[in-house]
Amino acid sequence: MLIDLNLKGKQVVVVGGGREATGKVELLLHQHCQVAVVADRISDSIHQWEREKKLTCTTMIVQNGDFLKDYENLILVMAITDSRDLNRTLVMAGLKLGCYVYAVDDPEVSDFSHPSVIALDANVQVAISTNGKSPLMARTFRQRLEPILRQNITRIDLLQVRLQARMRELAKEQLKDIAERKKFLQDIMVNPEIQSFLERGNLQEAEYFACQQLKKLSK
Ligand SMILES: C[C@@]1(CC(=O)O)C2=NC(=C\c3[nH]c(c(CCC(=O)O)c3CC(=O)O)Cc3[nH]c(c(CC(=O)O)c3CCC(=O)O)/C=C3\N/C(=C\2)[C@@H](CCC(=O)O)[C@]3(C)CC(=O)O)/[C@H]1CCC(=O)O
Ligand SMILES: NC(=O)c1ccc[n+]([C@@H]2O[C@H](COP(=O)([O-])OP(=O)(O)OC[C@H]3O[C@@H](n4cnc5c(N)ncnc54)[C@H](O)[C@@H]3O)[C@@H](O)[C@H]2O)c1
Repeated sequence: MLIDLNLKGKQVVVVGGGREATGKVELLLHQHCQVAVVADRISDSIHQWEREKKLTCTTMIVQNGDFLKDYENLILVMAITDSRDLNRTLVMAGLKLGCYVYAVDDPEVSDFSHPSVIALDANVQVAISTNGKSPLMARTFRQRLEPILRQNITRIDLLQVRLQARMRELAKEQLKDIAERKKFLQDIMVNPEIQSFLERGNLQEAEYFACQQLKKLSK
């Protein structure tokens, strides 16, 4: 099952600081969570993020998962070392603490896996999974699909998503009936004036126009 994890405000510990850990840490940085990296070798990129105060690093040789107890609000343990035994030990320790767990070399014991992701912008992502059968093919599909998606989901569509997000919040406050809210959002989506504001990249004007429409309905 593909799900979108909400890690906002939570603590995540990543054990490992190599190539695989660096890729996963980069994804975590977009999740508004606290990231702690623990490893005896830590990549330059991770050190750079530490200097930018985006995460914390601890350089040490990990023998077991005892140190995990020291983290408050810990929700996720990611075991991303090149030692299969250590990854397993960390997964067991994480489970004992009631955390979600992930081992880079063991989909069987992990609570989730990573699909191949096409991020069209900060809001819209397309994920491709082969259910663990072939990561290489997931990557190949991503490379094949990315140009097609970028052709079909335009800059205007992505602006429409941002407009919809804003208007949806306001509609939830101001229109009591769900059917009425849905109709309002659909009307905005196809409204020619709004389209033309978005074509010119003018999200502010589009929002102002949509607010006027909402005002008429909520009277
Ligand atoms: C999609 C992607 C996302 C990402 O990692 O962010 C991803 N793997 C990618 C690439 C890739 N990984 C590997 C190769 C070498 C060729 C090959 O093995 O096929 C390549 C290809 C390459 O590097 O080009 C090796 C590998 N992968 C796993 C193991 C462990 C194992 O299977 O036991 C081993 C070691 C196997 C061994 O020891 O031989 C396991 C997993 N890898 C997954 C995801 C999850 C399933 C997702 C799915 O199938 O849909 C899953 C189950 C768990 C997880 O990692 O979350 C990313 C492409 C990103 C992109 O470019 O778009
Ligand atoms: N899921 C995937 O898509 C995928 C893809 C490629 C490889 N892998 C697996 O991921 C593993 C890691 O790959 P990598 O390229 O990141 O390796 P790497 O050698 O670049 O990094 C290994 C990291 O583990 C740390 N480490 C190992 N033992 C430690 C210990 N006792 N205490 C603290 N830190 C320790 C090292 O300091 C280093 O930071 C591989 O062994 C392979 O099994 C998975």
